Amino acid sequence: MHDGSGRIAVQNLTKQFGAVTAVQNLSFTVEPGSVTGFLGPNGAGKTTTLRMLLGLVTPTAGTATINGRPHHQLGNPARVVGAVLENEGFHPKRTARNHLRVYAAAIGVPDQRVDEMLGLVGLSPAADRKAGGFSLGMRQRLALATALLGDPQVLVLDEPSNGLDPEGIAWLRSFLRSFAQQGRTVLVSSHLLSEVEQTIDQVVIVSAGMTRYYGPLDQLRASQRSRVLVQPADANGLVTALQEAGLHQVEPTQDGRVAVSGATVQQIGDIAAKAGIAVYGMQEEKADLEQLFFQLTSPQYGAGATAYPPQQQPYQQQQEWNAPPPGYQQPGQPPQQPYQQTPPPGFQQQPGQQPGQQPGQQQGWGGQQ
Ligand SMILES: Nc1ncnc2c1ncn2[C@@H]1O[C@H](COP(=O)(O)OP(=O)(O)OP(=O)(O)O)[C@@H](O)[C@H]1O
Repeated sequence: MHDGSGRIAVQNLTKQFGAVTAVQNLSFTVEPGSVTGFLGPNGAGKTTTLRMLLGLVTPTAGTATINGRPHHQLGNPARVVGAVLENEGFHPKRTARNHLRVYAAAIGVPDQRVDEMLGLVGLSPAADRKAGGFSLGMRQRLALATALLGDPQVLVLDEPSNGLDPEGIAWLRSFLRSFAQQGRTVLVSSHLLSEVEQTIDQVVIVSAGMTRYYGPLDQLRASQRSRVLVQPADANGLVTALQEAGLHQVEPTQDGRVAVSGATVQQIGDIAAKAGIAVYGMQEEKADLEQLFFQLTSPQYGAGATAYPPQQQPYQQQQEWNAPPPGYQQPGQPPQQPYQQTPPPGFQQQPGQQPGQQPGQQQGWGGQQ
């Protein structure tokens, strides 16, 4: 039997498709009570990993377990883990309600739960429409309703925001958070950090099938270092004055400015004034999380790659002042900072929440697409 912990554990997981190594020695843990983002660029190996976790693809090496067991040993898996995968297939001639009824019967869940789940995901008005005519967003909702039928402890979602309208995305966000606050486990994949940033508290970043970082999102945020760009009358003089004042992360830039890390605008201004060096301007810069994400995943593309969105700074320009965060994993090395083994804050069941009650049942997705 499984251990009932709600923990997902991926250990040294590898999947080889012929000459293609989709996943390479991947290791991470997802604890209950949290929403964990599984992030990486296209082709990073996210879907393959999730499919191995769900018993749909056989690993070449390593293990992927839920509650300490591989998927095929979970007994009634729909009661343990619900999943929404990409390109979910529905019988096109079957109505949403009938689709759910067939599935409910297969897993031994009463029909009443079908209508509850349709209401939960905002599909009640479309319950008797055929799934073949559904929009992408409606299919995502139907897939989520299917995943939730068995009242699972663990939810695994592959790019669930695809096709959802802004209202649907906001609803999904609050649903996942309240689901996790009940002490359940959520693993959600995305290729866009910005898409899940407000939802997740833990993050696993992969590229080229390998873990680049895993740990709390707050820790990743805290690792972002800001720098101040100073425009002085005498750049060499300012560098010397700053170094004499004990600042060591000081570098002249090619355009005659001085880049300073580890000091405030006020400290730099005071040191310049004391040294009698005129300062014509100062600009504080902070790398955003998205840039850090590109930096962490850039090994998949190599130097000079075109995979960055045009508005992003290339990795090389960021690298000089944006050191890898504490959980950064060098390719081929084990993670520096393993995922915390203790449940994070918010693990407790919400006050007034009945065991087994679905979070946010009164809520809906609002307008239909
Ligand atoms: N059945 C398969 N046969 C051969 N190669 C595969 C198969 N499934 C995946 N791959 C390859 O494995 C690599 C990882 O693919 P995967 O779909 O897991 O990435 P992903 O991170 O989910 O990407 P995306 O964000 O685009 O969905 C890719 O190079 C892909 O072409």
